[in-house]
Amino acid sequence: MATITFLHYIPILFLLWLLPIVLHYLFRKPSKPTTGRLNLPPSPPELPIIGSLHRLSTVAYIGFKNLKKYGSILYVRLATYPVIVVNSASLAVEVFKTQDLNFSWRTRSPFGDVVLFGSESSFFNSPYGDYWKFMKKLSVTELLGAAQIKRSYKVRREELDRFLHKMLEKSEKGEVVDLSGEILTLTNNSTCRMLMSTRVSGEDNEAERCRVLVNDSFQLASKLAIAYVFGPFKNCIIWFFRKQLEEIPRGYDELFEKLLREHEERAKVHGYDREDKDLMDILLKVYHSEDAEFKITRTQMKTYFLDLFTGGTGTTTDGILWVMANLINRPSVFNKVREEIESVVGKNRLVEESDVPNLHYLQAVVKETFRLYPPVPVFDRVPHQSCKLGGYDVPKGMTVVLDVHTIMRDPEAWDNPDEFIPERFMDIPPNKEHDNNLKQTIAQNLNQNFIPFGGGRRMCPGQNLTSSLTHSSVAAMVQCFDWKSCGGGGKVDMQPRTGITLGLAQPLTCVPTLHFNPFDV
Ligand code: HEM
Repeated sequence: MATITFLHYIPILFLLWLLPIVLHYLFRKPSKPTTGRLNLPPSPPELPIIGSLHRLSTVAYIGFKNLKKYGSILYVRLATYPVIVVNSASLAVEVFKTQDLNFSWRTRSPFGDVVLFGSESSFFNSPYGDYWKFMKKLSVTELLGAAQIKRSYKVRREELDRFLHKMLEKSEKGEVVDLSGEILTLTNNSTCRMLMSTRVSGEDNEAERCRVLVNDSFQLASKLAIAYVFGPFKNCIIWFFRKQLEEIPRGYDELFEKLLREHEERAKVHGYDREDKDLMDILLKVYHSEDAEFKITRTQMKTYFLDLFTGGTGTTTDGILWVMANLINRPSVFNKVREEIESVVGKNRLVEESDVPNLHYLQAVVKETFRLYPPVPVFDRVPHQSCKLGGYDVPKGMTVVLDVHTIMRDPEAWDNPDEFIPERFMDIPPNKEHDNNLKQTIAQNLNQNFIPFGGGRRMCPGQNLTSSLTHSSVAAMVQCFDWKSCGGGGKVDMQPRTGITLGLAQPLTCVPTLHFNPFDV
């Protein structure tokens, strides 16, 4: 039998020494910042140690929604991490309009800080400074601007055709389609080709590796988010995942370096300004330019593409699926969308992106879906300076969580807020057709309370791209097929899945029946 020496007791002695410190830390009274005499927002009743962590359900938006009964602005302690939750439309307007500049910062996230290349190099997480301003201008004018979206139309159309051919095959055989998987492939492929001329799903191994890396990073980031709320143990938890934390950034780095090199090689022969240039060509041209207003680094370039890929594909997929789920569950709305398409487009050709401005009801259906089922149901902002919000003090640097899901169902901003009424985005009040001021006020109120893409200067720059993908794919699916859900009673199960983005919990499976074959005219 092994002899027990003093050395064996060292870990126990160490733990005994540590215990009082840990207990003191955990059981101290929940502390609100005490600098000066702060008038912080009210808090919901809290528990020792975890504060309000127990209130958060695994579906992020539900957790925050349940807080609404305690007030429209709250000071909430998630274990050691205090946040302010905003859940009224009028306070959101204050953040996005009145105090937009002060609220143009974000929390440093575990995703940017440790899973990727550091929050500083991420466009999404970067502080409001020269890098962000430069990239924002470039994103809006060139990378994700109207001209580039128009230029990349061919790519989206090819991917949509590929998708429709597959649906045709399925409908001929009467087979079940996993629409969730197929739409994910469609958005992934369209986005990846527009960004860097590579398809994610399918035969391309590199691109498939990118998808897997993104999946792995999201999983790791959600585990690390827990580490962040348990402050003093953060580094221990990070240490526990150290192997993945080395592998994931290295994987991204190798992948993007290879794609960048390939683009640079191609540019030596054909230049960056080709008609089929992608976002990587545009950014590389700026990177190599001597006269650029801001010198971006290679790491920033790589992180920017990751931001776009991670921020744009899952959200767009979820958005399209929520629209389809609502249409399948509401045959009268589905038929009205189809009638509109047929009256605008006729019955001889496939609906095009250029038809969308004339499809007002379709646009209203998409908006109403995004109002009720925002793919990003919560996001954060951080004030650069201490300020007042709703009459309460918000200390500088504190995370302010905007509960978009609750805000877009705020009864003070929306009539019958929980009901699906697309007409609210179209209707002019009866007998008031000529009152332009009233029309303008209604439109203004609708716009400022409609925030699935956020607001102010840090608003989502991918809105136009998402809009093109969503409207054209939904319109084509409605124009070409009838969809029978495989869910109970022929209805799509609208339960949301666990996580911080809002998507359907169950895959949307259905059987398509051909209504119009666009390839047979
Ligand atoms: C249905 C689809 C989408 C939704 C619901 C969505 C939603 C959002 C929201 C709520 C924000 C935070 C805005 C704020 O702080 O005010 C955001 C930011 C952002 N989104 Fe999107 N997004 C979508 C698609 C896309 C796409 C397609 C891209 C690009 C390909 C994209 C790229 C970004 C980026 C880069 C930011 C950070 C902007 C900044 O911090 O300045 N998003 N998005």
